[in-house]
Amino acid sequence: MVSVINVKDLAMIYKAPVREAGLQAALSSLFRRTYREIRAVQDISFELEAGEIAGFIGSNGAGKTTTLKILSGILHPTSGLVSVLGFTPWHREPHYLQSIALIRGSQPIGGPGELTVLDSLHFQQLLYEITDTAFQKNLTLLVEMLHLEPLLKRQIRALSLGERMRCGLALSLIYQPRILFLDEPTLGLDVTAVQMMRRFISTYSHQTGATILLTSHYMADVETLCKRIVLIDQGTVKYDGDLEELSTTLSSYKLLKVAFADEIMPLWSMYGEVIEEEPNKVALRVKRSQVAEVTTRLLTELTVIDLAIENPPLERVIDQVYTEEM
Ligand SMILES: Nc1ncnc2c1ncn2[C@@H]1O[C@H](COP(=O)(O)OP(=O)(O)OP(=O)(O)O)[C@@H](O)[C@H]1O
Repeated sequence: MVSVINVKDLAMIYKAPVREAGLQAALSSLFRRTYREIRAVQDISFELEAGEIAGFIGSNGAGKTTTLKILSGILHPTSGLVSVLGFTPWHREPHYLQSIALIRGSQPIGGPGELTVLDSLHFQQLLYEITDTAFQKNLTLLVEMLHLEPLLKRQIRALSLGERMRCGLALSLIYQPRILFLDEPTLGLDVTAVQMMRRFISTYSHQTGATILLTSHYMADVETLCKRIVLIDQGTVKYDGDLEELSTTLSSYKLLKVAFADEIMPLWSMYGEVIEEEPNKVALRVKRSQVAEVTTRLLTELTVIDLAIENPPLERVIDQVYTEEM
């Protein structure tokens, strides 16, 4: 497999001006400024292969946005090597900028409200020097994926927020970038829009072969879209690998969710630790090594209507990475 993103020993130190509160301090800071160093990214290395969708996750302030800004050429790092599609992002070569997109939030379409959506897309065509053939091809794909047909000739100011979001995606992707950096793509969206966004990201990657690095605080986004995760904490990589493997390695327990028809409840502690209990339903925490045996016992000793074996929630697994040594 070919790696399209290579990040090696990346570090970014911000210099942030500091001063005491009050007028006196404000005046003297005009003449003498003091700075504090903020090590946003300390030593990050990872690689991504063409076509991968990887989750780049970490708590607030971990350094995710800073890394994405460096990868998309907005920031020059303090040190380290980055190669994306063979380019050094902060050299900002036009060919590079035409091959990537950084989308922050859901990025609804903006600009003059009098323009129609198609006007805006044509403006983007000029800006990115897209040939008519490529424009038509990409537009057809995006119109189909984002159901844009009824919106193309509408004025931007007359669109609902959800519609502006779909058009904004089309605008960001009309030049068909090969690499997408998505920073919190589902932030602030309602339930339907979240589902739409997740479906779109997955379809877009399948149809175009784009490589996607996405950050999200919603673990459901990560679980739905990413097979691979890069987990960072305080500017350093804590885990890089298969998402499923992380759950298996870190969690020695599984959740058994059982629905049953029996009127008399058994002594659940004989099977596992009760996590949730409702009439005729129970969720049990069971050691991974005992799952097969407990499942067999449940099926023979109870009138089971439904039984599901699940991994513990991803939030809990990730939390364990932060609190325990890997
Ligand atoms: N322009 C800046 N000047 C100084 N410090 C900054 C600047 N931008 C970010 N930082 C600091 O760098 C650290 C990493 O910030 P960054 O935005 O990369 O984190 P993040 O992982 O994206 O966080 P979040 O999930 O909250 O968006 C934080 O401590 C932040 O305060």
